[in-house]
Amino acid sequence: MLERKIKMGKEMKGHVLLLPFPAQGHFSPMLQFAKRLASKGLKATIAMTISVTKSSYAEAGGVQVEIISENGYTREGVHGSFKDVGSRVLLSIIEKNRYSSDAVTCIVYDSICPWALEVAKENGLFGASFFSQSCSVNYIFYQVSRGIIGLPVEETVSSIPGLPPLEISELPTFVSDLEVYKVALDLFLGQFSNLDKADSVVFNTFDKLESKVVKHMRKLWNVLTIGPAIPSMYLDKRMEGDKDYGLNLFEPSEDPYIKWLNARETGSVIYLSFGSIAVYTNEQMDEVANALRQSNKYFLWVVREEEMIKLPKNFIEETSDKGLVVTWCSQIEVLSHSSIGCFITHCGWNSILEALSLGVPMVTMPNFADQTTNAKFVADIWGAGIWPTADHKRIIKRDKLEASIRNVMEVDIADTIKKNISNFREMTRDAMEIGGSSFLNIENFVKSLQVVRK
Ligand SMILES: O=c1ccn([C@@H]2O[C@H](COP(=O)(O)OP(=O)(O)O[C@H]3O[C@H](CO)[C@@H](O)[C@H](O)[C@H]3O)[C@@H](O)[C@H]2O)c(=O)[nH]1
Repeated sequence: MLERKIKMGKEMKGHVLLLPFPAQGHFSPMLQFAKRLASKGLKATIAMTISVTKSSYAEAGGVQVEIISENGYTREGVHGSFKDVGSRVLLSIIEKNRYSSDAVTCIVYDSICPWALEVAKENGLFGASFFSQSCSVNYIFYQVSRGIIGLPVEETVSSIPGLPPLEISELPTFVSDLEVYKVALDLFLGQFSNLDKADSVVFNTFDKLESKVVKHMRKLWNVLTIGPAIPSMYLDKRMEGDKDYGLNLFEPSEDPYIKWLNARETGSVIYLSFGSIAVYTNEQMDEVANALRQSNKYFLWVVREEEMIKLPKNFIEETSDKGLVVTWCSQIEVLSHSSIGCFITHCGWNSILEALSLGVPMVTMPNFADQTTNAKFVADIWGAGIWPTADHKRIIKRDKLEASIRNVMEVDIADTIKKNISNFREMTRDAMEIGGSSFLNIENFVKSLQVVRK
């Protein structure tokens, strides 16, 4: 191990090198964290693949961007090529700055790339693992990784400290469906292979949201909850320039879908998005389309280009007086729009945090990965939405979906959900406010980097 002493003058708080896993849901929260660090006087460099690079991200919010070549990463090669290329890129950035005033002092890496911690430690740097999914989900993975929960799981799991009893269908699918998700399970169990060596373990969540499980995890690692990692503008309407709140580049959008929303009444529109990866069957997409028709409500539906083919024939034309289908939108801007009354979501963790932060009730349609467990929390633990029952083929039928939409938007149950969700909205603000739990954890993270290290 290379021994080196990094001395930082008052003006230099350190240089954090961040390595997100190349997928939208992993990259976005880490970029927000990077912006918060940059706003606190740290130099922040994010190393990312071209596949998640959009022009709007470049140099965003004072964060320097280093590109990892696309050739170095294929989804199939997560274990191989991304590790090799990623390690080389990290090293080259460390070397480039080694003897300058911008010497890298810390690596923040996506928790599913534990090899990056080895790079940090071999170079005498502070290493922080960044988890882009909830504490609850990761505590389940931890229990599996240590053999505390044996696989295959054959009955309801009631023994995890800090978590409610979870039926098999409520566990992450990587744990419940071993045949399909073997590679993914290994990746997520691998998060804990060297975690004991990490200086900080950072989660995109906030204390009050997962208080019980966070308490248990703090017995194991230096857990810092720093979320929700969304632009500050959407949390508290504070504008750019307030340094303590991180940077945001908010400008009211002129996009056609925002203009379309502007013409709709408060709480009248259903927003649907299934994130950047989830793939539903043709049958499920058909059921969703028909639920929308039956509900006769306004809707804005994000359908990724490659999924468009699954929409019923002529659906877009036939519903054009009620709905708008787009291939991508600024979700956070949409969720913060007053016209949105319901979010039909695949339950990606970022989508959940965004909906809670912006106070939008959810109808959950989990697809895979952590989404099933997230749906359980939304519906049964937080009371922030409804998880419609699926049939024996795991399809949520149109009638059930329509009923859930009405329950969330119209009838009595909606009042309870709206009250709960509005409490969460307050809680997210409290967490990120000066003195709030996430605010203080970010401060502590920054302070810990200023300790002179040998
Ligand atoms: O039209 C869209 C659709 C999505 N988003 C944004 O893209 C992100 C999507 O993230 P998430 O909701 O977490 O979904 P995925 O992209 O599916 O995320 C993957 O990564 C997450 C974090 O690890 C996991 O929780 C998910 O299960 C996994 O599918 C969010 O910030 C959305 O606001 C947009 O801006 N516009």
